[in-house]
Amino acid sequence: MRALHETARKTLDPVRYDYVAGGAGEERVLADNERAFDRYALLPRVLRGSGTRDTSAALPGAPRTAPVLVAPTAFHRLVHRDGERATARAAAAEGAVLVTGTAATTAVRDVVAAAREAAPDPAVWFQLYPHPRREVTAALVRRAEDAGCTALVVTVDSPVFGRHTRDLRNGFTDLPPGYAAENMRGLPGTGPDALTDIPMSPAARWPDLTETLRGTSLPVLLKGVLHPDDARLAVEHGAAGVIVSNHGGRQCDAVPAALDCLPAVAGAVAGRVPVLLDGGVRRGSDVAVALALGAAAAGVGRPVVWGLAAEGETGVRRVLAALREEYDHTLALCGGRRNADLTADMVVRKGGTW
Ligand SMILES: Cc1cc2nc3c(=O)[nH]c(=O)nc-3n(C[C@H](O)[C@H](O)[C@H](O)COP(=O)(O)O)c2cc1C
Ligand SMILES: CCCCCCC(=O)C(=O)O
Repeated sequence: MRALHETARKTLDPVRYDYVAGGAGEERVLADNERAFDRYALLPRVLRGSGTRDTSAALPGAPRTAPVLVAPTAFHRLVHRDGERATARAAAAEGAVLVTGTAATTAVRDVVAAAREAAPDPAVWFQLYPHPRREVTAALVRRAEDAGCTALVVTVDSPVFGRHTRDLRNGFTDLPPGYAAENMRGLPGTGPDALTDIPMSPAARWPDLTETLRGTSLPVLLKGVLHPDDARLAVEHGAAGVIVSNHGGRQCDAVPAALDCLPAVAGAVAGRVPVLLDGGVRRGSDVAVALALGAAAAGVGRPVVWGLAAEGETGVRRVLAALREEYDHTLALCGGRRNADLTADMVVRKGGTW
């Protein structure tokens, strides 16, 4: 996986590379997301018969899926000409949920169609940036439903854009000519080919979530939850899942590592809905730590984009396959046969006692 990142770094235009690699502020949270995994160690159990393993996870709209999913990342055509279509085919072929998003450079119907080229029944979720104009949000939700998405992911950690230091330095504020957020074409209030901006919604409150939930029959997960009380509120408002995430260190540069927030969120949710995590997941043992600490699945953002940039569909497949195989191997080494066999007592702080 390091090799794919290195190839992507060498081949991508530096401004595009920085857009993907960078984070907010001094990039402290970005660095801490990965470092957090180094603070934990796995404490295997023995003689438990880990011979035949089943690593599938049950998630909303994805009853039997890999425990590693593709987190939503914007603008895939910026790094590879095949863009989100290649990512979709790769995720479907590897049996992983793909979260495509509002800011994709390929329309959601074309993303789902590409996924169906690789697998008959792929799970594609749609990440929604709720728009301040309700009718625009409703139209985006309808597009996702019509395309065949099986869940919605509402990103709630972005009342305003994060200040991405590298983008500000590079003057990267707009997509280059020839690229567009295709889901934003022909929305209410514009002509059929016109593009609507993606502003954030700083005024959004919990009742807006209720309205989104009422407007769809799809399960809705909330992405960007760090506080256990917000996780409780999410469940009380009817969310079908909670994604512990700090947006890969791209929003507030003073929050904890995503992994460090996971145990409290999992405790607050108490098994009522699945809890997922993204941020800093780079190897199969990271997936194992996340699952042991209460996640039902772990998301990866940048590694998938590096795979796409380096080798297109093949590169994304290599990233997902490596994570799956490493995770399966780690599960076996920890004496587990199923994901649920990884429990919180099997994770310790490095250098500490238990
Ligand atoms: C280039 C890039 C674009 C992203 N775009 C979105 C987005 O459009 N919507 C969203 O909810 N999260 C977005 N994210 C955040 C990811 O979904 C995810 O939370 C993060 O990348 C996980 O951290 P990781 O990159 O360390 O795996 C983006 C992240 C990156 C790196
Ligand atoms: C104007 C489009 C907004 C895209 C935001 C993408 C994103 O979330 C990121 O972190 O970058």
